[in-house]
Amino acid sequence: MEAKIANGLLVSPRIDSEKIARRIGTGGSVQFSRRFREQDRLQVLVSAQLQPKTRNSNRHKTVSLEVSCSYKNFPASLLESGGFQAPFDEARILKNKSQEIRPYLSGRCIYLVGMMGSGKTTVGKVLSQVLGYSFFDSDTLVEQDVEGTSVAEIFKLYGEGFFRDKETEVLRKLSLMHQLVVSTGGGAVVRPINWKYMQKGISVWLDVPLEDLARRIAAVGTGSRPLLHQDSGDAYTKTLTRLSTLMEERSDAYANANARVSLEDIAAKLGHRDVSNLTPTAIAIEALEQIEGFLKEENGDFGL
Ligand SMILES: Nc1ncnc2c1ncn2[C@@H]1O[C@H](COP(=O)(O)OP(=O)(O)OP(=O)(O)O)[C@@H](O)[C@H]1O
Ligand SMILES: O=C(O)C1=C[C@@H](O)[C@@H](O)[C@H](O)C1
Repeated sequence: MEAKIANGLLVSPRIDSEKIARRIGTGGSVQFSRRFREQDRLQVLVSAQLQPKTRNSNRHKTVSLEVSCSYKNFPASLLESGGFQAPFDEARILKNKSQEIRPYLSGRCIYLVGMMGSGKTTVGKVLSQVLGYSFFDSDTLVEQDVEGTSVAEIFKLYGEGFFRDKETEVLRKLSLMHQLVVSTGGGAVVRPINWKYMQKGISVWLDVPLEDLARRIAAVGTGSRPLLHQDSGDAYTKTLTRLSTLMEERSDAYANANARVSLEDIAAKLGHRDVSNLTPTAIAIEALEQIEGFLKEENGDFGL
């Protein structure tokens, strides 16, 4: 039997129905619990209802099982939030962490870098909110600068070089400001001049497995992403191939960032089997932890 728990964690409690039968005879119910990973207080409760034997079921007794799961005393029903709502504990951890490190940021901007679809906008908004910073998306600022023309149209009408110049100009202007979280364009890392501007703040690389990026991007379509767009063929496979090529060209550039947030590392820490159920809040917490690590390295341990 496999029970699906909020956040995609899977447990497989093994149940010895014979033992249940011996204890409760031919009817009634029994409850028992297993504790997984004690420190996380993940609890699985299994209630078993034995059906009395019928003429047709003389070899097997029927056991109907109800499984309920809780995590840190929150029932699974609450945790299965749908969308991106953070479980209460995550929100509290995020708030505490942001309050801890905010004074040490000294108002410096946070630049999120990473491949298309890596969640820079989604996570950036969470970070800006909790830090009380303003949020900007550099692609949106370029679009506004070209009279509301979309990035895809800018590529088509004026070419990539024109877009890159605009992007650099946007980053230059942002570098004069404070208390911003900036979601940068996926290719902003390739121009060294852009790093000169981003180094005024703290840069954070959202490192997401390419398969997950391809899945996310294929789900919404490639229309708004000119470097990935294709008119035909399997969207997932084509996107993955293209992302792999771009990643080969860019991985060293992304690694220039002051801090790296690896979704695979977060999933491993939280005991998730893959990264697809990590909430933006969990990712934002890791971003703040990595920023904290960078600040400590930069200034020596500041007593946290
Ligand atoms: N943690 C997450 N888990 C699953 N899907 C996510 C997660 N974060 C973002 N997404 C989804 O991935 C897609 C891309 O997210 P988002 O726009 O935040 O990325 P981005 O890095 O800003 O992309 P781009 O640079 O292409 O604008 C969106 O559809 C978003 O809902
Ligand atoms: O990875 C890239 O090169 C790009 C990413 C997007 O954010 C946009 O900046 C544009 O589509 C180019």
